[in-house]
Amino acid sequence: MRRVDWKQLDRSERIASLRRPAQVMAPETSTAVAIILEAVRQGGDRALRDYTARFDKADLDDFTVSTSEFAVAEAALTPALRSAIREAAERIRAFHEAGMAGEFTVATATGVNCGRILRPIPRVGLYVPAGSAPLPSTALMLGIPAALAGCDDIVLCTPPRADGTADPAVLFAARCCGIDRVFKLGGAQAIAAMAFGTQTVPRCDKLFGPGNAYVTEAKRQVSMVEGGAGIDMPAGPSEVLVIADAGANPVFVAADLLSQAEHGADSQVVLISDDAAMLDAVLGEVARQVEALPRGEVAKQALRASLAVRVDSLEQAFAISNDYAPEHLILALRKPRGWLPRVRSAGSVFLGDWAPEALGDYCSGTNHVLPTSGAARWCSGLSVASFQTSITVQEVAREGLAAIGPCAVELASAEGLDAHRLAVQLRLEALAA
Ligand SMILES: NC(=O)c1ccc[n+]([C@@H]2O[C@H](COP(=O)([O-])OP(=O)(O)OC[C@H]3O[C@@H](n4cnc5c(N)ncnc54)[C@H](O)[C@@H]3O)[C@@H](O)[C@H]2O)c1
Ligand SMILES: N[C@H](CO)Cc1c[nH]c[nH+]1
Ligand SMILES: [Zn+2]
Repeated sequence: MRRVDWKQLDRSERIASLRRPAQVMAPETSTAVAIILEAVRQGGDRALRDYTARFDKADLDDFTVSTSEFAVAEAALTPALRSAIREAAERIRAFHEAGMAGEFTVATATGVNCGRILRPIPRVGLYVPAGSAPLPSTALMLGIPAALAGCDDIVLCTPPRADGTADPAVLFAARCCGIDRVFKLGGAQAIAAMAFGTQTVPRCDKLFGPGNAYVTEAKRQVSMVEGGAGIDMPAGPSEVLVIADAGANPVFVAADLLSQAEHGADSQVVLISDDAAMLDAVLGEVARQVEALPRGEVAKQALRASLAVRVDSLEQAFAISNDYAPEHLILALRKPRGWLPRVRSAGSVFLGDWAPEALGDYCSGTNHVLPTSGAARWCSGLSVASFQTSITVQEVAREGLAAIGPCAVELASAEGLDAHRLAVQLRLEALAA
């Protein structure tokens, strides 16, 4: 991790120091993804087979996960893992159910009732990463809100292993959410298949889920072309920002930083402290703990593009964090809730020494599909609402039109839109007759 003193950096150095690694490699990724999307759009299943052989080293005639594959997968898991997946699912369901938006109606004038109704998005496509580590928890984070929203068709893609099978825990988690349309497809080709449809994979209205830079870029591109699909958010390489004061536990903080660094070489972790001794202690711990990690080499690559920042005050730490808009924000502070009002932009916040980010990844109940690359400035993590459309409804009685019609007539006249004015005026005249 590069160590910097914030007050020694000029404006451009500050911006450069906090640039995400995935953003730096964007142009090449973008071109590679555009080629894959077009090939799948034109070639359908044939192109999927070619890319699956090339990127996932799996030769597959049929990408569909069969009923017997689900059964084999369930049997392959230990009872402890099956029950952990079920336990996490229960808590995630409880949290998402509690946060469901409701329908409402309000009288905005006498005789004018305006309301909101909610409808599930009919066909949704979920992407569960499995490139460097299969993520069954992500199947729960996507599948549970989709099921609570009541989506008619839920399709799930996850990369195959080289032997042509899908990760058994991902399949079991999908089944726990009631999902049985699973395809063994990964990367940009999976996103293309769900956005455009192929002979095997149905076309979906909206795509959800995290992934590496290829997946994230593919989602961005399909959301912008005619005949593509809507997307949830840019949920790319994981990141965490920790604000630690002098009283934080350096062993815990280092473990939290490494827990996101181990996701991928393009992950980024940031530590900010107003205490120089704390920065030293955490960096020492990171160097020690990383050596014992099975994914230590991946984490070390991520650490190269990561930063430890010395600030003069915790207020300055929050200003940096709000500009960076991290996916995860850990407040390793004394009385952390007191600092919460300072948080303006973050995907999910973890308060205090006993809330490791890994709990949010798995089983506290909140969703771990969160905006990355600074997108937390303008969008939020997944929820049931992400799988619904909200439709507004207005019901206007005769006295309602009489009450608010003149307002519309005035505004239509000001805009010079005479047909608008007449649509209201003619009714007002009919009422007066
Ligand atoms: N933001 C979030 O909410 C969130 C949640 C979970 C995971 N994540 C992130 O998801 C990512 C998962 O990435 P992953 O790589 O492990 O799995 P992945 O499933 O996203 O990607 C694997 C796929 O990438 C494709 N690919 C690999 N190399 C390629 C190349 N050179 N050209 C074209 N395509 C290529 C392959 O098709 C492969 O199937 C991690 O970066 C992790 O940090 C983010
Ligand atoms: N930290 C990742 C992005 O929020 C999610 C995850 C899944 N498994 C472990 N971690
Ligand atoms: Zn994680």
